[in-house]
Amino acid sequence: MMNQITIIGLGLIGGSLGLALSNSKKIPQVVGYDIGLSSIQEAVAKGAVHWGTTGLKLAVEHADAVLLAVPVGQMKKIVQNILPFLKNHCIIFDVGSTKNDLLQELSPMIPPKIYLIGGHPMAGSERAGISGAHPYLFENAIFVLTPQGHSNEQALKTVVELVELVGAKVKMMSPEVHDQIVAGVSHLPYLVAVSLVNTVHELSEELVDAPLLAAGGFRDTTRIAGGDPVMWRDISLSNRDNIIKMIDSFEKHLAEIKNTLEIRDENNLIHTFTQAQKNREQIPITYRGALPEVYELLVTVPDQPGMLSIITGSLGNRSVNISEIEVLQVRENQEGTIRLAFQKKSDLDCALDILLKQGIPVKRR
Ligand SMILES: NC(=O)c1ccc[n+]([C@@H]2O[C@H](COP(=O)([O-])OP(=O)(O)OC[C@H]3O[C@@H](n4cnc5c(N)ncnc54)[C@H](O)[C@@H]3O)[C@@H](O)[C@H]2O)c1
Ligand SMILES: O=C(O)C(=O)C[C@]1(C(=O)O)C=C[C@@H](O)C=C1
Repeated sequence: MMNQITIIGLGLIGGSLGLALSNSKKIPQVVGYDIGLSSIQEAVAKGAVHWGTTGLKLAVEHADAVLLAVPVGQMKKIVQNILPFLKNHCIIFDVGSTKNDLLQELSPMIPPKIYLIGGHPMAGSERAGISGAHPYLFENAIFVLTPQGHSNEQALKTVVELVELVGAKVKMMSPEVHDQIVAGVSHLPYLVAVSLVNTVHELSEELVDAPLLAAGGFRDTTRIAGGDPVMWRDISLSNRDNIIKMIDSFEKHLAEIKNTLEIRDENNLIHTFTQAQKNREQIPITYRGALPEVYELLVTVPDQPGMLSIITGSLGNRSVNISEIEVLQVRENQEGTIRLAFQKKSDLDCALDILLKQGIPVKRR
C-alpha cells in the first residue's frame, strides 16, 4: 500500500491511528513526531509508531503520507514547516475537527505534486494525550473525508484504504456541509456541557450538596466538558459562524420551554418532550458515532480492588466477547455499577448466566 506514514501529533487521535495502523502490519514504517518528547516515548513504548523523532525533516522526508493530528490552530504552521521536506506525490491528510476554514487556509500553500485531503473521524473522547489512545477507537466510526482541489484519484483511493484499515467507514462530503453538521452534533453539545457544568458549579456555591445529588443524567450530559480546552478553543474559533447559528437555535428551544413553564402549559410540555423522545429514537443506530446497537447489562459491584478483573476474567474464560465496559460509579468507596455491552445477544445471555451463578447482582439494561 505505502511504505511510510508519518503521524504528526501523537495524542489521543494520532496515537490511536498509530496503534490501529501499526497493528494492521500493512504499513512497514509508522513514524511519529510530536513537540512533547514524552508523547513520542510513550507512543513507541505502546507500539503506536515504529520509531519517533523530534526532528521534523527526519520525520517526513521519506513519508508517502503525513497524517496531521494536532489541534486545528497548529495545522497551518506545521504544513508550512514540512512542505520543504516532502517528496513528490506525498499525501497530507489532516484529522482536524473542522474543515472549511482549515482547508481554505492550507490549500493555497500546497504545491503541485503534493496532495491534501481533509478528514475527520467521528470518534474520540474527552481524554487528551497518548495515554487515552486505543487501537479500536475508530472501529465502525464514521470518518468524514472532504477531498477538494489538491487531491487526485490515486491519493483519495489511498486515504480511503487507510481509513478502512483503522476500521472506520468513509463518508464523503463538502467541508462546508461537514462544518454545518458538526456545529450541531459535536460543537454545540460541548458548549452546552460546559454551560451546564458551570451553571451547577454556581448552584453549588449556594447549595453545597448539589454535587452529591448529581448522578447519571448530569454525568451523561457533561462527560464531554472534560475535553482539552486548547483543542476546543481552536475548534470553536474555526467554526465560529456555524456555532453561533446553532447557539441561536438552541436558545430558541430553551426559551420555548421556559415560556411553556411560565404559563404552565402542560400539553405543550408533553408535546415538546414526546417530540424529543421520538427524534432521539430516529438517530441511526448502525454506526458507533451515533448510538451503537448493543446488548447491555448493569452489574452492581462493591468498590473493591480486583472486582473488574474477576468479572471480565470469568466472562473471558467462557469466550464471552465484551464490546464495551463503563464504570458508572458515582462516588468513591461505595457500591458501584458497571455497564457491560455486547454485540451479540448470545454473549449477553451467557454473561448473565455466568454472573448470576457467581452471586453477582446483574440485570439487563
Ligand atoms: N479528541 C477527539 O475526540 C477528537 C476527535 C476527532 C478529531 N479530533 C481532532 O484531532 C486533532 C488531535 O486531537 P487529540 O484529541 O488527539 O489531541 P491531543 O491533545 O490528545 O493530542 C495532540 C498532540 O499534538 C501535539 N502537538 C501540539 N502542537 C504540536 C505541534 N505544533 N507540533 C507537533 N505536535 C504538536 C501534542 O503534544 C499532543 O501530543 C485535533 O485537531 C482535534 O480537533 C479530536
Ligand atoms: O467524546 C466522544 O465520544 C467523541 O466522539 C468526541 C467528539 C464528538 O463530539 O463526538 C468530539 C470532537 C471530535 O471532533 C469528534 C468527536
